[in-house]
Amino acid sequence: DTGSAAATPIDPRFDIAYVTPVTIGTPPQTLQLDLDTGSSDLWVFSSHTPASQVRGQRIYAPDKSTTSKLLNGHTWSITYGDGSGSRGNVYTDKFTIGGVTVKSQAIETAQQVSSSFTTEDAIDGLVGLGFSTLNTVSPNGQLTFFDNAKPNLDSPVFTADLKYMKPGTYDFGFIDKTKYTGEITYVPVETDPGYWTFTSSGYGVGSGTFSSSPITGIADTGTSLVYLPTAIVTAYYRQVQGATNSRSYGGYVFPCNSTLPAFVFGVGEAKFTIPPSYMSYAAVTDGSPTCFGGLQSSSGIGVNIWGDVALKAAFVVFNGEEPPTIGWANK
Ligand SMILES: CCCC[C@H](NC(=O)[C@H](Cc1ccccc1)NC(=O)N1CCOCC1)C(=O)N[C@@H](CC1CCCCC1)C(O)(O)C(F)(F)C(=O)NC
Repeated sequence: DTGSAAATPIDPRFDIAYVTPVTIGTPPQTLQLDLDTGSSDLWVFSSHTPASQVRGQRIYAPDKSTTSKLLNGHTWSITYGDGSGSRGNVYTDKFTIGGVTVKSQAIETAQQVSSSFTTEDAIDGLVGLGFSTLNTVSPNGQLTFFDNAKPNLDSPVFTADLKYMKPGTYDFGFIDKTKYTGEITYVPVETDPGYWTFTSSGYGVGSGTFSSSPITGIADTGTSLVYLPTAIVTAYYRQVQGATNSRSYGGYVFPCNSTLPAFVFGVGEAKFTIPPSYMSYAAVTDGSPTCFGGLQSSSGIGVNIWGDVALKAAFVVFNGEEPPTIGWANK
């Protein structure tokens, strides 16, 4: 098997998240889900989600699918880094992304979602693409779509080609040579506790010297920004006129008309440049002259996160062979 599906930004003003069309059940029900390498639960708004918590999202109705089966006595509950969360019951059903089908995928139906999910009408749920050890289904943990699909994929990989303010693609089972330039640099992945954790070889601010120092963090398609150690973040914003670490806005902000340096990060011997346009994430509120940075401090999180701001500067291969590795290429 191989497959390919669009990853479309949910907001035309800034890349807060990307959604991908999937089909569930028989006849197929189409939902727009956020493929998230930072978690391992596949959950959806459903006919079991209270109407008061659904605001425009598409829902999965297992009772309308002839191939759905309740996974008796199984429940799930998840809380994300931004404080959002959801919980509910579990079915199995036919699940397809970009032409790759898993005949019996655990579909976690929401009985409760937090307010930020209710207000985000463009996201109908998540497809966790982290390692299955992170799955929250109890009493028996379930496998991710990738783990279920892997044995039937031509190659046990998926790739992310996210783009700045336009649709990119997720490919399953193959590496599309037209999507990158030069060589792919592969580095080891630490699978404990279940994220795609790898170690970057260092960073540079603009045309400044490159600092070769290991930065261990997770490659996370479900996180909008890049979160790195405070020392790196202060070194970056020291080069930005009028930048301050705002308590009220919860991070580094600067005048939107400031000149921003690029941010360079290393993977092995390779270098990746996040352009200034990605580093100015968004105005703090529509029309404000104050902009929020695409690079923020990880000190409050406990893990460094290479989110979409970094991922869209590269072509990334999530290699599910044993042992797993992650590959980065310029594009
Ligand atoms: C600060 C540390 C990480 C925060 C990260 N969230 C984010 O990055 C959210 C994503 C979002 C998308 C759409 C609407 C609303 C929020 N964005 C966000 O906090 N911001 C605030 C800063 O400006 C940029 C947008 C996160 O929890 N990512 C989850 C997956 C998201 C959960 C919320 C819905 C969208 C997916 C994750 O799975 O990637 C995780 F690894 F971080 C995680 O929590 N794993 C358990």
